[in-house]
Amino acid sequence: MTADQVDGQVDGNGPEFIALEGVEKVFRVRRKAGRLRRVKQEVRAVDGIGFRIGRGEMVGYIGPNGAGKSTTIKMLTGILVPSGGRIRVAGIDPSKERTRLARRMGVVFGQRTTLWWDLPLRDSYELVRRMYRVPYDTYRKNLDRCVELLDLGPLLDAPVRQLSLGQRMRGDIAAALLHDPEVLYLDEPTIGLDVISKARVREFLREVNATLGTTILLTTHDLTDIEQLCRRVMVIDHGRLVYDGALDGLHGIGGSERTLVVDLERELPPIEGVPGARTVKVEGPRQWLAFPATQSAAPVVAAVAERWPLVDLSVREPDIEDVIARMYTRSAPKPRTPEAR
Ligand SMILES: Nc1ncnc2c1ncn2[C@@H]1O[C@H](COP(=O)(O)OP(=O)(O)OP(=O)(O)O)[C@@H](O)[C@H]1O
Repeated sequence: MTADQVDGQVDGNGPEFIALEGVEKVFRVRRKAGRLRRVKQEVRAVDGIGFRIGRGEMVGYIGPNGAGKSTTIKMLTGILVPSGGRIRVAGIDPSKERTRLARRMGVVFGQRTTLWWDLPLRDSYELVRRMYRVPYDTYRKNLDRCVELLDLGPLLDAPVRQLSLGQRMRGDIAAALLHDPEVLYLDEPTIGLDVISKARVREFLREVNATLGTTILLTTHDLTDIEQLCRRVMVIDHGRLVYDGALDGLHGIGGSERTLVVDLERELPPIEGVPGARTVKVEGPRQWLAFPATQSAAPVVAAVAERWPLVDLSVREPDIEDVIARMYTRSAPKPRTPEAR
């Protein structure tokens, strides 16, 4: 896609809502070199990223610490200006028209609240309403929905500083949605939350995406968020996009394995000679055989059943955490900091 196409096609009315082309962000920092010397260095936080997100999509954006996720989100919201490349959100260049775009987007940073610390939640929302000039009916409708689905009723009169992390996060998500944004960016929305709060937040996001068609881009370190919410996942590592596709597709490129667990009639030596599979664990009569996730289990099962006294079997899918971990290790680190000048 050329730059002109990014400009021309992504006007926010068509199916394409977000478009990035060759986007870069280089930070210039001073680092200590010895006791007194300081040298200038470049940190290439985002290194030529391109993707498109359609209106109404919910996409996961994952990667190890320092990969460039937050920097990408900050560029999408206009907080940071890219060092190179092009970004269009609803046809708008975020860093040039941040205020115009602000009316169409909501942002939640899990590590930071946008609410007023000393004000009751209710007053914070009223301020948001005034800031965005949200018509009263729209505000009421959105607030009622959030209060109901996020169970905020008992919290509305409490000052934000008194809320637990989970309560505050639910409060923040509601604040980001009061002005009917078309796109919602969430940076670690479930970080530090307990299991119940996580489930509630996920259920709410699913509901907002499904019923309002809000486009959602979500960064997280909790892969259950992605498994439960996103059909599409983008993986960033060292500032580069290393995967963009279905969650299931990660198994193929991650070189992951499925496991055939077999119960034999009795304790036997490790199973050998099954094409495409290897025994990875033996515990009494139970044995575990690993085989590539991209292959069918049928020939492995048939080969075992033919030669060993099989009582029972099951197939375990690869653990997505393992797949991602393997992927991060495989993408070799590239030099990020050019020669000090
Ligand atoms: N303002 C800044 N000045 C200098 N370097 C920065 C700045 N912001 C980010 N970086 C660097 O850019 C790189 C990418 O950081 P970023 O916060 O985007 O990563 P991330 O994927 O969000 O990581 P995490 O999962 O830990 O939040 C890191 O090396 C980080 O130290």
